Amino acid sequence: MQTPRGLFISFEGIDGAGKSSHIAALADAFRAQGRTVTQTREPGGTPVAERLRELVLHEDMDALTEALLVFAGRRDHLRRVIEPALARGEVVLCDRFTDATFAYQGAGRGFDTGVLASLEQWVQGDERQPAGQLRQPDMTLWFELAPEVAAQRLAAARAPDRFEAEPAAFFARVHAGYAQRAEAAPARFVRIAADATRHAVWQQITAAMVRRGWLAIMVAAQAGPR
Ligand SMILES: Nc1ncnc2c1ncn2[C@@H]1O[C@H](COP(=O)(O)OP(=O)(O)OP(=O)(O)O)[C@@H](O)[C@H]1O
Ligand SMILES: Cc1cn([C@H]2C[C@H](O)[C@@H](COP(=O)(O)O)O2)c(=O)[nH]c1=O
Repeated sequence: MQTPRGLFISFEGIDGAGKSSHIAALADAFRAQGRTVTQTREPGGTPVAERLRELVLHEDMDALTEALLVFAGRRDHLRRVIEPALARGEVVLCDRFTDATFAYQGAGRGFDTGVLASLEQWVQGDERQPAGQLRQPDMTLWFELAPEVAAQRLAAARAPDRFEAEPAAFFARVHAGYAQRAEAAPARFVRIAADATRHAVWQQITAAMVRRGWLAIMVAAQAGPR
């Protein structure tokens, strides 16, 4: 049997936008269709990158240090998990990728996006990519939610990490950073109106998958967040 083409789908949004339960549901839907799914996250996804995640989420550091650590983790994650899974024809569902670095370290912290673009070239543009191309997701689902609504959801959910403890103004900048990334890559980004019921959010996600021919309508209709 022919190996299916690997699919790389990332999920983005400010903290509390509601990505997590939908990633698990989408993984189930792809599996129901016979695909092998690698469900992963950033920062993290490998033993090395998970250790870096602990540092980034809980230790005090400046924006350059944050950027270097998230890109170091990404490099390991790409080499050990994402690229091999795509080469095997799997579906890779990744909770955040490089758009988060531009949104959080770039727009949120005000760090130089030119430096981030250089790091992106080093990490995502190695010998395995066609000349001049960077590894990027095939699709990025951007869960768009007003920062104040996300803050209310998070307040009820868990103790905040370093990012979640940031003030509303930080998340307004992160939100604007995502909007800029979406505008720059309209073919890759799909905006998900996340201020809706879980069911309505799920319908937007599956509609995007069906439009691309990645998910059958029947499978999409039968699956959903638990
Ligand atoms: N559509 C929704 N309506 C209301 N509450 C929701 C909705 N989706 C998720 N939530 C709740 O909001 C909180 C944050 O959701 P979740 O953890 O899925 O967000 P997230 O985007 O994965 O956040 P983070 O990136 O910070 O991990 C949870 O308590 C979750 O139950
Ligand atoms: C990839 C990436 C992530 N971050 C931030 C964004 C979030 O606040 C945390 C991850 O927490 P989550 O609950 O798993 O969403 O890390 C970042 O600042 N830069 C990045 O590149």
